[in-house]
Amino acid sequence: MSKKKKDWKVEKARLLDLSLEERRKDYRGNHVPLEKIPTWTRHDKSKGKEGKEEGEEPKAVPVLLSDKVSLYKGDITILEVDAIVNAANSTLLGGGGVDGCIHKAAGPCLYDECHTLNGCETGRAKITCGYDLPAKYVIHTVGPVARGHVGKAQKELLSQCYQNSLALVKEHGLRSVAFPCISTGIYGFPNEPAAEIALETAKTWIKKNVNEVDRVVFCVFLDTDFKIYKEKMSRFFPQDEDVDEEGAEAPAEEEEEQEERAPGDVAMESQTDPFLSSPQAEAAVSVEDTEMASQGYGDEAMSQEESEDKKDAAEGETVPGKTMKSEPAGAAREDEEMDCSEDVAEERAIGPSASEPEASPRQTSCAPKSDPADAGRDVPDNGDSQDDVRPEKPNNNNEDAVKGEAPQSAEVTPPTAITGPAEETRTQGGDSAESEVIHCDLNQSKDRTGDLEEP
Ligand SMILES: NC(=O)c1ccc[n+]([C@H]2O[C@H](COP(=O)([O-])OP(=O)(O)OC[C@H]3O[C@@H](n4cnc5c(N)ncnc54)[C@H](O)[C@@H]3O)[C@@H](O)[C@H]2O)c1
Repeated sequence: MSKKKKDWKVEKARLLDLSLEERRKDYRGNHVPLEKIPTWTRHDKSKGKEGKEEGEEPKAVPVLLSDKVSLYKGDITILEVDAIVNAANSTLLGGGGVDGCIHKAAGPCLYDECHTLNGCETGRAKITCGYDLPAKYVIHTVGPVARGHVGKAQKELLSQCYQNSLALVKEHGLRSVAFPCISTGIYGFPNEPAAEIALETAKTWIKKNVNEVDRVVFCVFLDTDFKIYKEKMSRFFPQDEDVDEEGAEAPAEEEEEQEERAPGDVAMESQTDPFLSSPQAEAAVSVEDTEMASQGYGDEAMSQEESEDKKDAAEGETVPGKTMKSEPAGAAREDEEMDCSEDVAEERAIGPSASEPEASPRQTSCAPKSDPADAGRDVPDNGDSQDDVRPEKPNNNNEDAVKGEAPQSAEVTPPTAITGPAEETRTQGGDSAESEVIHCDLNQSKDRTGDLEEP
């Protein structure tokens, strides 16, 4: 007998009403609780030994920026944080890469709720319930497509993805969020400049909202990104930089000037999403595609998506000034287009590691169809896999975003995060811990390491 399909609204209300202990009973697989993801701070052991003068008032421990961030390498779908960010496409109806994994791990209710959001424009963010994920929420954002050309507009739009996602974290009173490397997979944003934008945007936001968030986790998946982030994290989040209160957020009244937003939609100036506005997109999806999409992403629909993506990229859909109804702030002119070296290195999905946690990892059913390391694997030149789909254009009747308490984690899995550059790392509990790397059998995604030449 087939399982009765849940109503996403009923399921969302039920989940939001559960305590963390109750939610954990529903988890389908492994999870990593936040307290097992060490912060980037490198506690200098000597600090703990400073003697206190007799009667001396205990010094207030300054809040370090590096206490607010973590670097984690592995599958974002098992992180038990308040929200994970999805690198989605403009339909918000699933696809491949991290988008495909999140949808498959969250279950069909995620697709059903996304279907009511009426898509999402590049640079913007929308929030849904996390459903079967350990994360309470999913924040969906659409990064810029940057295959081969990255201009000021793409860089600004990528920054807006992080800004708008963090704005939703604040708006919904969430305390922890995990970001994948947005746009660096099939959308082709070079890994290194993307990391700069991610870290810079997050740092600026945290300094202005120091009391609004406890942790921002940068969740990398590829070795290349891990190396890039590990090198940059110490520069952006040095272990001796206090959070500077002077950078506090603008007074509330200034925020009132911002445009009225649809619930769960944090809008900023950004390009009109070519997919939502192009007639081809309207025709792009049949009901049959929708059925396949909700069942698990049909290949023919993906080839439609792929041809759409390729067409967008070819026609410069993301090139500033050509297709946008509203130019994003600081949109680059045509002549500011910068080529980035397409030094594309194919990275394998992170295979099983010796330190794999005891429990069988979450069945994300994202196992690659074939091992990318196999000789002669036909990988499309832009990294498109055959999983992305653009099912039917969604309708628009979502009342509001989700609200509620974040879950707590019940079982504890070995720490799998990467901590600061210290040889010996410390968990939040203070004892040293080997940082381990979990494996995730997921779609490999192309990895670009091109650099942007400044004009
Ligand atoms: N990569 C693919 O094979 C593929 C195919 C079709 C669509 N998509 C997706 O790609 C478009 C967005 O492009 P994008 O470059 O922003 O996203 P992306 O292609 O998913 O890549 C973003 C980053 O996420 C990484 N990643 C993949 N799986 C996981 C995971 N489980 N946990 C953490 N990180 C992970 C991936 O290695 C890359 O660094 C959307 O259409 C979306 O549906 C991806």
